[in-house]
This record gives sequence, structure tokens and C-alpha cells, in this order.
Amino acid sequence: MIMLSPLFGIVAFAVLSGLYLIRCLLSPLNRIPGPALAKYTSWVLKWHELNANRTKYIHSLHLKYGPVVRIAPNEVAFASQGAVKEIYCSAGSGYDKTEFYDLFMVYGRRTMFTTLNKDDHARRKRILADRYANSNVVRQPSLSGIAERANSFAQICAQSVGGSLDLFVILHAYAFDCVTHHLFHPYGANSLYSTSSDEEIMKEVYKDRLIQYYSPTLHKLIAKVLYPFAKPRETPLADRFVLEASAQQGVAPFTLVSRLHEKSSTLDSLDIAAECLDHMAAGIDTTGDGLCFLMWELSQPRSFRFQQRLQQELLEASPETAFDKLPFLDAVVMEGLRCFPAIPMSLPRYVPQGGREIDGFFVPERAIVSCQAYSVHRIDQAVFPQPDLFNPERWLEEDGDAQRRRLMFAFANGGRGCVGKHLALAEMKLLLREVYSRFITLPDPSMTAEMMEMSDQLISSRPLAARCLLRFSPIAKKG
Ligand code: HEM
Repeated sequence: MIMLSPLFGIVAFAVLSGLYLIRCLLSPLNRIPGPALAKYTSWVLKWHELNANRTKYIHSLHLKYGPVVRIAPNEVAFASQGAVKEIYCSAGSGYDKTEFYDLFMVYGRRTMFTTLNKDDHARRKRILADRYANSNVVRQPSLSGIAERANSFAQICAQSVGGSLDLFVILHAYAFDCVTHHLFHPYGANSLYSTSSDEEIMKEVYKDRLIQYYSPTLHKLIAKVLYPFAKPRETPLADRFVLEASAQQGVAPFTLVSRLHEKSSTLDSLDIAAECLDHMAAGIDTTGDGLCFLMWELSQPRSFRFQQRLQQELLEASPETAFDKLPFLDAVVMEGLRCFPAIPMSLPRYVPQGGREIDGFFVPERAIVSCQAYSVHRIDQAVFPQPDLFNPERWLEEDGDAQRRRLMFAFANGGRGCVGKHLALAEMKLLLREVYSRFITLPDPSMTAEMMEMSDQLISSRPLAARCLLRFSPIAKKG
């Protein structure tokens, strides 16, 4: 009965609050710089997350407090090369992932991306890594499939001459077609040319994941009800597409699904579909938004000379020159990924048992630590002077090249870094080569800088307006 009295409630609340306060005041993280409130609550951080602004908020803290910042009672953000090495590369694949990654579980199964600990991850990676090796990506017919799609993209640009084109949508379509080519050929999508279900699937994947982020509790609740039936959740068209495509026989040997079928003694059909859906989602927003921000920047008057230099390199190169042997194209892509990393935000990990010293600070076990590419690419101004300036030429300087590459974190680092990196780079370079050897791009007058502000999504970032209108005009032929 006493437990029901208001006095008991008040006393219990006071005791629990007192204990919480003592815990906060004794935390070994108190030596780490950061806003005072972060010692007691994670609500400020959550507020910024809900406003799609976590990345910029954390970056502002780095600018104020330095490369090590406490951002919540149990969470610390780092931005140095030493921290990247320790958190993401120590013992090969770095520290274990946090439960944040449960949000990406598909059909109730863990995929390579969602495995939390090293051993589970290594087992899955051993199975499929060879399909993403550069040697597999750049051989035929893997590469010609991407080249064909880049060519289709340029034809769509040509049709838009005299008007404008929404790059945001069409680049997602390109990335969707390319990644599904690599996963399922000949059963990949053709959304660049279809107006129907393929386009809907692609939109579904890049839109609806947001629901999981903003309402994780609701999402978990729904997911729990559906998992036992392995039913599609918020992305029914995408789920159906992947379930069907991943069950097809007669797929090309370079595809991911051909490799997963070889392992059907250890992976059932739902594991295979889950792995494929995960890679499909991982390959759409990232490549699509990365290219979108980059082409927008190249179209600005401030960057126009870089667009011209790129066009010059592309027009002077012989058609036989491989896409990865064009130094200025490479510099443009590197600088694009540095300034506008498609995954600019924190990649959270747990500090292992016994705690670890990171960047000169002891961090106890189970604290959440992370680096975010947006800050890693900007904080060290000795390596990246004028860090907010888009300047591809910095990648052509021999001096400091090794340091710059060491600080590139767009694809993360270590054993859990992006497995699709070579595929993504091929997609980006082939598309830019097609476009900028044929067209000059300019922003549509209706677009504003604000519309292209970075807006955080679940695990990638997109332009705020989810729209990016550019105008294409053909390059005048000489002579
Ligand atoms: C510009 C394009 C891309 C960027 C910037 C990018 C970036 C990243 C980053 C930062 C991670 C680590 C995420 C984390 O630890 O939370 C990652 C992981 C991953 N990415 Fe990408 N990615 C891109 C394109 C792709 C593509 C095209 C695929 C195609 C399949 C892909 C598949 C994956 C997978 C499967 C993982 C999980 C790897 C693992 O856990 O071992 N990504 N990517």
C-alpha cells in the first residue's frame, strides 16, 4: 500500500535522481571536453537527430572543443586519424557495432552489415567479399553493365536539353539499376527507363527507411509482429523484387547472388534475400546522393573552372583510357567524397572489455564511440587547408598525399569499411565521364543553396529539398 502513496513516489524519484546524478558526477568520461549538459543527458543530441542535423551539430562541437568531444553521458565523438585507426581498424575490423544497426535487420535476419561482433561479421564477409573485389567489378560483363547505364543516363540528359532535369531522382534510379545489375544480372532493374514499378521500388527503399529512424520503437514493434511470418515490412515492393530476383537461377557469375547460391548449405533463401536487400539499399542513396551533391557543386560558378578542367581531361583522353586512369576525374571524385561524404555521420561502436585509451583519453568499456566522415575530413587544417572549400586540385599535389588519403573516411575504414567501394567508384567515374565529356551543367535558376543543404537521414545524407534541378547544354564541338 505504501508503494501507492504520493510521498513514496516523491522519495523514490528523489533517490533515483540522486543516484543518477552521482553516477554522472563520477563518470570517467568527465575529463573529456564537451558541453556541460552532455554529462547528464543525451536529449540535446537526440533533438538534433530528430531535426536531421546531428552531423552538423557534432561538427560544431568539434570546432569548439577539438577532435575529442563528449556528446552524451555515455557517448564520445572523435575526429582524428589515430581514433579512426583505433576504433575501426584495431585487430582488423575494430570495435563491435552497437544495437543502432538492428534498425537495418531485414526479414528478421542479420546480414554482413548488421552483424554486431567480429566473428559473425568475418564469417559472412568471407563468403561474399570476392564479388566486390576491384578485379571482379572492372571485368566484363560487370563493368559494361554499368557503362551501359551511364550511357543511358547521358541520353536522358540529352533529352532534357532546353529544360531541366531532377538529378536527385534520376541519380537514385541510376544507382539502383547499377547495384541490382551487380547483385542479380540479368534480373537487375531498369528504372532509368521505366516509369512504373522499378521507380516505385527505388523510391520506397530510399524514402521509407526514415520511418525506422524517427520512430525506432514503433518500427521495432511492427517488425516484431511481422518477423515470425517473414513478411515484407515498410518496403513491400522492394522486398518482393529482391525475394524474386534472389531466387532466380541462371544469374551471371560476377553477381553477388551467384556467390550466395553457392553457399546455400549455410544460408537459407531468406538469408540470401536479406543480404541482397541490404546491399541494394546500401548502394542507392550513397552513390546517388554522393553524385548529386558533387554534380551540383561542379555546376556552381565558384567551381566552374573545375568543371572545365574535367571536360578538358575527358575530351583529350583517348576512348581506350580506362575510367580509373584519369587523374583529374579521380581528384574530382575524391574531393566530392571528402566534402559531401554520402555517409557523413557517426558510425557508432562499443568500447571493448577493459576500456581503451583513445586519443589520449581513457574510455571505459561499453561507452559508445564514433567518428564521422564530415568532421574527419575537415578538422585537421594542416592536411586539408580551407576544409569547406571544394578544391579537387588538392588531390593532385604530391606533398601531403599520404596524410590526405589516410584521413579519407567516406567509405569508413578497416575490415568493416564499405565493401561496395570499388563498385561505387566505378559507377561514379563512368557516369561523370559520360556526362562531362558531352555536357556543361548549370544549376536551374529555381534552385537555391538552402535546397541543397545536407539533411541527415538514417545512415546517409541527402539534399534538404530532395530535389536538384540542373540544366544540361551540349559542349560545342571544335572545328
Ligand atoms: C559513394 C558510395 C558509397 C559510400 C560513401 C559508402 C559508404 C559506406 C560506409 C561509410 C560504410 C560503413 C558503415 C558503417 O560502419 O556503419 C559502408 C558499408 C557498407 N557498404 Fe557502402 N558506401 C557506398 C556505396 C556502396 C555500394 C554501391 C554498395 C553495394 C553493394 C555498398 C555496400 C556496403 C555494405 C554491404 C556495407 C557493410 C560492410 C560491412 O559491414 O562489412 N556501399 N559503406
